[in-house]
Amino acid sequence: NHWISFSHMATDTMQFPFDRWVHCEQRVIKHSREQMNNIKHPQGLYSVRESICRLISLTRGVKCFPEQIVLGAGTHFLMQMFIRLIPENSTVSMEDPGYNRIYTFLKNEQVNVQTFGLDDKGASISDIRRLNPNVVYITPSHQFPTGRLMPIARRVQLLNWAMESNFRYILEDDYDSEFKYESDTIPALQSLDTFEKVIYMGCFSKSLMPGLRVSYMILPQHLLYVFRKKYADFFQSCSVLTQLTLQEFIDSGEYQKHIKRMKQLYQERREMLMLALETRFGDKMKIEGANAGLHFRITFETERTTEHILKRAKEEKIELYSMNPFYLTNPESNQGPSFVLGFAKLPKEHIDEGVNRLYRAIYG
Ligand SMILES: Cc1ncc(COP(=O)(O)O)c(/C=N/[C@@H](CCC(=O)O)COc2ccccc2)c1O
Repeated sequence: NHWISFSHMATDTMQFPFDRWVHCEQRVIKHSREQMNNIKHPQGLYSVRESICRLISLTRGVKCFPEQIVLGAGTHFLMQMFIRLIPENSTVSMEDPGYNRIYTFLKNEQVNVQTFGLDDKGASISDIRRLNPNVVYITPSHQFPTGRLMPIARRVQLLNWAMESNFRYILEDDYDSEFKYESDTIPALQSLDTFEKVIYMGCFSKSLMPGLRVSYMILPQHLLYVFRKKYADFFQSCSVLTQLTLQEFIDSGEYQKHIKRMKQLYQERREMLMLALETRFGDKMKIEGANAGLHFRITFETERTTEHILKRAKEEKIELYSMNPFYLTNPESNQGPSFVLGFAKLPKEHIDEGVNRLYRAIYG
């Protein structure tokens, strides 16, 4: 019988409106084929950046000009460019548990990277003060991987910390912010920034598809100046055809239509999954970070080890990811086995069966 996926690393590509996307692409080919020779702008095509600017000011309260946006084929790529805008020996600190791929990436780039802990409000300010880094990299709107939401008060505290010294930056990675379920959207940290301290990073991986490889960062004016000097002869890494098709998809209203439809679909799956888990596991499990995004964290009360559960999950044919890879320096020992549970690739009709298999994998 078939596999059931709790992967947090995927969107439901069966639901993507490829017919609408191709329609946009055909319009681009019809009206803008000459642009296919235009690879000169290091930040991406201006008209595309204008559309993204309008979109995120509407959806995330982000304040910026198209001139400040830099497109790139993935968050890693943009992070690499950002690191080269600040002095060599800068120190970067990030969340633990956190996004291990960026942690490993920064280490391999010989960046001096440290980690700070989280409390229930997200990044721990006291940890950050102790480390005294130049750059703080955070995911405040749906902390990766715990899903925590950083309240406004903590955001203000963080901004105040950044303003205390002129060589401090906050990298706000807002990667999972399109889908909010309980609270309505908290505006981006960047929208509170008045001292050019926040570099906002976003992507279309969750809202559209990871395979599109279109992400962006918004540079404060003084860093934009450095960027333009350093990358004057640089070619943009995102394909021009993808850029222009994305612009058409946004400008035609297809993007907002898609988000509205996916939000309903994901909201339904999320609610059904949480109810099924509640019914099956009762107080043997604890869920956190479910107020937004396409995954939440779940911790189980059991004597079984995470490794044993992952092995049993394979036997039960469920795709399941544990929290372990995201503990960057100190594994949280005080809790039971903990997993990231994604529902973007979990059709409604598989939810009950998936939860039953999960139960067998843990207690069976
Ligand atoms: C914190 C954070 N920031 C940015 C990104 C996106 O990177 P980009 O696509 O290169 O811009 C991810 C993707 N994280 C990866 C999951 C984490 C992991 O690797 O285990 C991929 O996540 C998804 C991709 C598509 C749909 C749903 C999830 C990120 O976890």
